[in-house]
Amino acid sequence: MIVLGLTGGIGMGKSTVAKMFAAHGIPCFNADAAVHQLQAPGGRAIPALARAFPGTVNNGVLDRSKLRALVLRDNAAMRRLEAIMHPMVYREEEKFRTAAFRAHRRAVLLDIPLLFEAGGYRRVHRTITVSCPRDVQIARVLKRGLPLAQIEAIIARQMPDAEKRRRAGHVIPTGLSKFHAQRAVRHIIEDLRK
Ligand SMILES: CC(C)(COP(=O)(O)OP(=O)(O)OC[C@H]1O[C@@H](n2cnc3c(N)ncnc32)[C@H](O)[C@@H]1O)[C@@H](O)C(=O)NCCC(=O)NCCS
Ligand SMILES: Nc1ncnc2c1ncn2[C@@H]1O[C@H](COP(=O)(O)OP(=O)(O)OP(=O)(O)O)[C@@H](O)[C@H]1O
Repeated sequence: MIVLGLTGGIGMGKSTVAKMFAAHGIPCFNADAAVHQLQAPGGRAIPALARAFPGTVNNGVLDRSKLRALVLRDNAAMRRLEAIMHPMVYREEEKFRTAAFRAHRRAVLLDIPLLFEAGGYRRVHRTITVSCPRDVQIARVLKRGLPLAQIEAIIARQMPDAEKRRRAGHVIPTGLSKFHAQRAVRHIIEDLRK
């Protein structure tokens, strides 16, 4: 089973491109979605978050925007949050890989924002990054309602786009039309078949 690792800066189009791979029959594990599930009411991360970040969990419900604001102004707090979340996300990834292997999948995709930063690149056969100009990236994330200062703080915590492009085995342009991205996805899949 070939394991593809997909990454890219916030809002650069990972989820959109992951859906393009899914349309070709390549199932996708989404690390952000795993984080959301683990942090949802009743989720496995809730007790640890309530202990580590008092006041962010009320009646078993995590206030995500409160936690986001807190960790974005305090590096040590972000490291504590990552230390709680990353092993849990890794466990979910393992479950996904095992299920895909048992289902005789030929290829799977792992969509991981911190693929290079957190070492996930070592667990995949090929690395792919989506990439678009910074102004396009910021405009897309602003549309979701995230304040500019928080967007810039998140971008500052991530590996620069140029470095991701240098390190990745494949680069998918997402600043142009979706047609361009779809074509790049097709090329990667054709390359896998060789
Ligand atoms: C900070 C939190 C609470 C913000 O939640 P929110 O719903 O606003 O954002 P969401 O989880 O959907 O993430 C959106 C994007 O932010 C970026 N991002 C998230 N966490 C991080 C991080 N630790 N470092 C850099 N960028 C990050 C990614 O590009 C991600 O795609 C949440 O992202 C979180 O718990 N992060 C820590 C876990 C983590 O490292 N996740 C990244 C993938 S494993
Ligand atoms: N050519 C393109 N390729 C990919 N996305 C595009 C393209 N053109 C426009 N978009 C849009 O850009 C936005 C990218 O959002 P998407 O959720 O896919 O990014 P993401 O990298 O998964 O974000 P996050 O880091 O927050 O998880 C979507 O609204 C998508 O429709």
